[in-house]
Amino acid sequence: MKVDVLTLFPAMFAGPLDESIVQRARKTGALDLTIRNLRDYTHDRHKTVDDRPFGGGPGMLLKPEPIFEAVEDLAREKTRVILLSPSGRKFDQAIARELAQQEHLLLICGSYEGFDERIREHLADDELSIGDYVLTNGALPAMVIIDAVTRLLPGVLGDDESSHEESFSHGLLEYPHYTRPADFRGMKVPEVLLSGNHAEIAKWRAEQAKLRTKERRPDLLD
Ligand SMILES: Nc1nonc1C(=O)NCc1ccc(Cl)cc1
Repeated sequence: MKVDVLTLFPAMFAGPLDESIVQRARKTGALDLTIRNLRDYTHDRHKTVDDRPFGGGPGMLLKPEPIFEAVEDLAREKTRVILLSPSGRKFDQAIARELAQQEHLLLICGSYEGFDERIREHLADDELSIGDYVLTNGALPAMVIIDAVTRLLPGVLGDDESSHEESFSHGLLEYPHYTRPADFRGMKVPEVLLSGNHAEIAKWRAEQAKLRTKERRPDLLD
């Protein structure tokens, strides 16, 4: 999968995507990621990317020209152009699976007070939010989406790593996990997990996942 990110803050991407699973996916070629500076698509001396809103109001908006020019330069026939902003549909594991099927994603990081509406109307295929809170810009949302999607690409996760995806994809929260020691300062591991009775263990885990989901995320049970 090819992913291009359009951002005003390329330096923010150094680090999280150069480690662990995403780094491995980039090395094997499963993920071809390029972080692109929106200012490279300006032509004035000040590299202007934002301007005041017509009709007044606080803050600045991302101008249409640099973004239209960047998308027209980078997009191909199968590119999915995605705006990142609090106004988007809520990103979740189902959407991560949907995006993992795409050949090319072009993520446009929102910032300031938002985008000129013509970007939404005439350029974007989708708009996603990672949650109902206001961040400084779209860099962290882009990294969250890249992380979640990359893990779903073929060959990226080893067999013993993908268990995490499966359990969450059942739409339930994880059951409790324990490892050695069996008794830590008197805090004991549930007996069933030491019993070797795999049917009982599976039953206990299913019950715990459902109980935990009911307590913390009843919405997932609807
Ligand atoms: N939450 C989020 N999910 O995706 N992106 C965000 C986010 O806060 N982006 C920064 C931002 C904040 C305000 C405006 Cl108007 C536009 C973009």
